Amino acid sequence: MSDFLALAYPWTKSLHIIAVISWMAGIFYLPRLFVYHAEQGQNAQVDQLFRTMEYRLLRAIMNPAMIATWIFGLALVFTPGIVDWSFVWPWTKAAAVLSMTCFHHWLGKRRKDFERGENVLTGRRYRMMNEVPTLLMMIIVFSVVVKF
Ligand code: HEM
Repeated sequence: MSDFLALAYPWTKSLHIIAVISWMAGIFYLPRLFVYHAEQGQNAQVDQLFRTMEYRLLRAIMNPAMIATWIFGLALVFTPGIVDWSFVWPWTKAAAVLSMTCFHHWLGKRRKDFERGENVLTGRRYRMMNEVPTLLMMIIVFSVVVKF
């Protein structure tokens, strides 16, 4: 198994990065949809359009992309010689990736609030929450590239 993972390493890493790009695209866009939904969603037709867009973005893109990121990311963790847990970077990356996953689930819960017509957060609040994945992404990229 370790031989196979070592051989597949460039492919696994490429697939990991492709999945990450798709996941991040959704994780940055969904809170923006929530901003406009919270501010313009009083009109029934507009409300329905946002619900459909949010549902499709989460189900068709973000959920599969997050699962693929985890699968290929864990395959990289088990590839021999890639992660040395005596360094700091694997720990900062793990903490940021777990936080990103929690943020994803928080977005899923807010989508259900909109679905039920029970959203209580303002557009300004969603704008502020949009900074969370930006910060986490910076921690992750510095961790995997600088490898401190
Ligand atoms: C979901 C769980 C994740 C796990 C288990 C994981 C694990 C890993 C591992 C072990 C590597 C290999 C590092 C190397 O080759 O030296 C890697 C590479 C990488 N990861 Fe992740 N990762 C995850 C999520 C993410 C996320 C969310 C992002 C971006 C926001 C990300 C961005 C990257 C990038 C850009 C690389 C390539 C770095 C390089 O050039 O070597 N990863 N990941």
